[in-house]
Amino acid sequence: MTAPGTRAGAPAQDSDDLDLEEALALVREPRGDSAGQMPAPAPEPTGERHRATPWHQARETAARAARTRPRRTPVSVPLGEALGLVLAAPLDALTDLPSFDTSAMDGWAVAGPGPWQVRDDGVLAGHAQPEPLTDGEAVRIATGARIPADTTAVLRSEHGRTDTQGRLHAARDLAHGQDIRPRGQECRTGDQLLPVGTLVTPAVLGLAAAAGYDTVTAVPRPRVEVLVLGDELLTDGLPHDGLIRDALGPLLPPWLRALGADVVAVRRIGDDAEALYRAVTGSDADLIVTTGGTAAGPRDHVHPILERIGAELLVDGVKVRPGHPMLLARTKDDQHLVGLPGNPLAAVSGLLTLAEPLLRTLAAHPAPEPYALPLTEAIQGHPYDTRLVPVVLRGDHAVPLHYNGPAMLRGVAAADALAVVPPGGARPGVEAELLDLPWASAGIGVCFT
Ligand SMILES: Nc1nc2c(c(=O)[nH]1)N[C@H]1C(S)=C(S)[C@@H](COP(=O)(O)OP(=O)(O)OC[C@H]3O[C@@H](n4cnc5c(N)ncnc54)[C@H](O)[C@@H]3O)O[C@H]1N2
Ligand code: MOO
Repeated sequence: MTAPGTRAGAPAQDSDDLDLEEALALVREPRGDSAGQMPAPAPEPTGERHRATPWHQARETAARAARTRPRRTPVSVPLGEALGLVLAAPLDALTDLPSFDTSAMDGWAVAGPGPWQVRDDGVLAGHAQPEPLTDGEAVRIATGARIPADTTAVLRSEHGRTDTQGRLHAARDLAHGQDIRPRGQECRTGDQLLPVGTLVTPAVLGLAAAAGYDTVTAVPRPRVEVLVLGDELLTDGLPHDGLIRDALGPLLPPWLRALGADVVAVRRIGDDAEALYRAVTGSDADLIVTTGGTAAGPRDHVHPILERIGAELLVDGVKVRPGHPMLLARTKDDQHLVGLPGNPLAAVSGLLTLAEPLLRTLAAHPAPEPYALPLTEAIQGHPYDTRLVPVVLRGDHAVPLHYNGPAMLRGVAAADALAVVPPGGARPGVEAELLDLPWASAGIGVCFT
């Protein structure tokens, strides 16, 4: 989509930036003076291209875009499909828990002080209400079984022994009510167990089931449609004759799901402006994600289509490398579009910069706690843009990876996180803010199926 030769006519500043990006991807040693200092950030040019949004601000704009759109209606979701969602209604107990007086141990239900005469029958979990006990009587009982009426305690099997006459004796003192879980010990019907906004974890699913729920009321997953642009893309086999494999078709859907989205469609649009127009105007997704076509080449159709449909550009370029041509637009009152650059690592950068905060906010997930780790080696900075650089985490340090150029996935495929490198770069030992990659953080929302 960026036509051959378009860079030749680009302003000198652009080609310098691109050369720097490509060089940074391959060069091991950072540039710096002999004392190991990073060069001071260059003063920022004032040209049109540098009206791009600063990186942190772009993320805030994306989160705000999700907050200010009309609220999505909560949905009722079967427990088996609710993991990673956020509760849109409080989880109020539908029953007392336990819902009946229950034995906490295997042993005997006893009435009054011992020794006790042991009844012939026994009481198992899940069975009908047992006969009441009379004073001086005991009955075999299993953990979780209903306590017979007039039981005063449960004697654990390891603490009781029967004599030759078949009478049961306690080997130690037995307190009144011992090892009986009384009805309502954990909650009464109507008690609030969890508030709105709780992340549905496996433990929440268990609690909901215990409290009588078959479904929970949750914030729906944001519905996302992916539009892959580019005539040069192959879906299988080896690259040939100037055609390359589509790396983003396989990468984006599972990554978007890991960010909490429901990926409703992936469409291949080629470089066909009309097809892109139809796909965008025909979509009812909460978020459309396009790949490629964000730059200014003759086949870069994203900007013209957004203009044609009267979309509002909220972010048009971000001061981040790679990925600076990324964009965010409001296409309808209740729909946004994130335009990811075609270069694969640039697309990942756009995904984490714009799509992640927007999807997280739509899904009502809390923002991850920011964290930073010291770098084991220096990272060369961009003169005036933030850089996102793949790193692996080793102990309490972040190790920068190479092969981090805009067109490369080799670094990020081995990475645990992306380091956020401010303009001017970072020296060894300096703490860099880190963005965890979903497979490394293994959050509950993570689902790569
Ligand atoms: N004159 C200028 N040219 C370019 C600029 C610029 O500022 N001025 N920025 C460059 C940067 S930085 C990027 S990033 C790209 C963004 O371009 P597009 O979003 O228009 O993307 P394309 O031109 O379609 O593709 C760029 C590159 O990526 C390859 N690509 C595209 N889709 C895929 C895919 N699904 N899987 C794998 N690779 C893909 C495509 O073949 C190109 O090689 O623009 C620069 N140009
Ligand atoms: O540097 Mo572009 O922004 O290759 O992604």
